[in-house]
Amino acid sequence: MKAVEIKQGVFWVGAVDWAVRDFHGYETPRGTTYNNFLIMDEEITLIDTVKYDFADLTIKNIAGIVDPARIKNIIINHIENDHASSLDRIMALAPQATIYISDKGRKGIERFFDLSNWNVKSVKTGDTLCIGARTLEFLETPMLHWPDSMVTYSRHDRILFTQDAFGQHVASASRFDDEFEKSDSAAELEDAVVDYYANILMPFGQMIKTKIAEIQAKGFDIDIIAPDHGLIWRANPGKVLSMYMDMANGKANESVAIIYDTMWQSTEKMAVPIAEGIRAEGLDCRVVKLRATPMSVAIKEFWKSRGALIGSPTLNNILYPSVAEFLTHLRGLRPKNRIVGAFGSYGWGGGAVRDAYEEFKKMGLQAVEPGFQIPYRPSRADEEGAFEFGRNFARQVIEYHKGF
Ligand SMILES: Cc1cc2nc3c(=O)[nH]c(=O)nc-3n(C[C@H](O)[C@H](O)[C@H](O)COP(=O)(O)O)c2cc1C
Repeated sequence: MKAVEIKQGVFWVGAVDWAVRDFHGYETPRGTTYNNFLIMDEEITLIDTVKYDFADLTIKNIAGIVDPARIKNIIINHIENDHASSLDRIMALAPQATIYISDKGRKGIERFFDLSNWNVKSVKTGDTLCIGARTLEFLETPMLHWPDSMVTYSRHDRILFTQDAFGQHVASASRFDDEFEKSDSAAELEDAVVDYYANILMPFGQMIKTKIAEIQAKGFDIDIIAPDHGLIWRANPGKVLSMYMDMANGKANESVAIIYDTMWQSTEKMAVPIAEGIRAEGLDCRVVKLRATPMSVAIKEFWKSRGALIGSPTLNNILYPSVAEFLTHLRGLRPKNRIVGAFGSYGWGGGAVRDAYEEFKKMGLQAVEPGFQIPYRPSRADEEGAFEFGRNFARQVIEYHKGF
């Protein structure tokens, strides 16, 4: 897609990746974009680059506006491969440019590129760069979501360039939130924000709150939030800020996600009366079979609900592998403010439900015990037991939810 002026003199010069479906293991059913931005001021300034195989596209977009050799400054807000890996291609065209990057970012890109012939300047929170009419200000945001991460603010344009924060994996012909809400829907955009937050930012809620407070304390007036993926927030940047604050503060639906897998359908047959029991208490219930669902979608469904029930058969004394994988993935995301339980079918000694509770303990999640397990196929009586298990779990979710 061609460059788009997002505010006078500030251009989106990124690339749309329509085809990517597996983004470092994260399912991207709509693809994604790699956003980077060119500021046409006395000193022409590029903010971020794009994934290496899209370098030609961003160079073409830049060249449609100005000779890339005239780029004076390159700001790297985040060194992850999808934003910094075409830096060498840009530097080949603008070898005199100076790169502005956080100290940790500098140490990181040394692992990717030979910096000996490049001008590289480390910047920290509060540092500014005057590029003509504009003075850009840097704010480090370590662990949002890498140690090197920072954001750049242009007071002149009232634009906050936020690298991965507030982004979404959405490939679209639309560049802005309002355009996308028209061409697609507000609900789809919100879902993409939740999906991104759940899979990338879930561990960093506390830091998100601190950094949003810092942005407010600095008095950054914001007309536009320009992230490095997906739609640019120009109609309603406050919306994504408040969505982030809500999620960081533990907001979730008063509902339950049943996330399970099965070899011979016994655990699945348990899931149905459990879901009915949850419904009988008036809670919505989402049922997710792991091998039929991409991991990132299962994580998102977990995150959306206040409660989650994990179902697993026992295989060789332990959790079924897809369930173990899900729980390992979830543990890395350090979930909070969720209540959980486990169920499953076994043949002889069992072990899966026990292991699920071990995982819950490692994550520090509140768990409803005991779990519900039955040998082989559920009988009629077991189905009634499963229904009651679901009902009881829903009651506990309702109680727990009152704390939010
Ligand atoms: C290869 C294999 C290994 C199993 N290992 C165990 C085991 O170690 N302990 C146990 O209690 N059950 C074991 N089972 C039995 C299953 O847990 C049992 O068949 C259960 O009902 C399967 O639930 P599902 O229908 O939801 O897959 C094993 C089953 C298979 C196929």
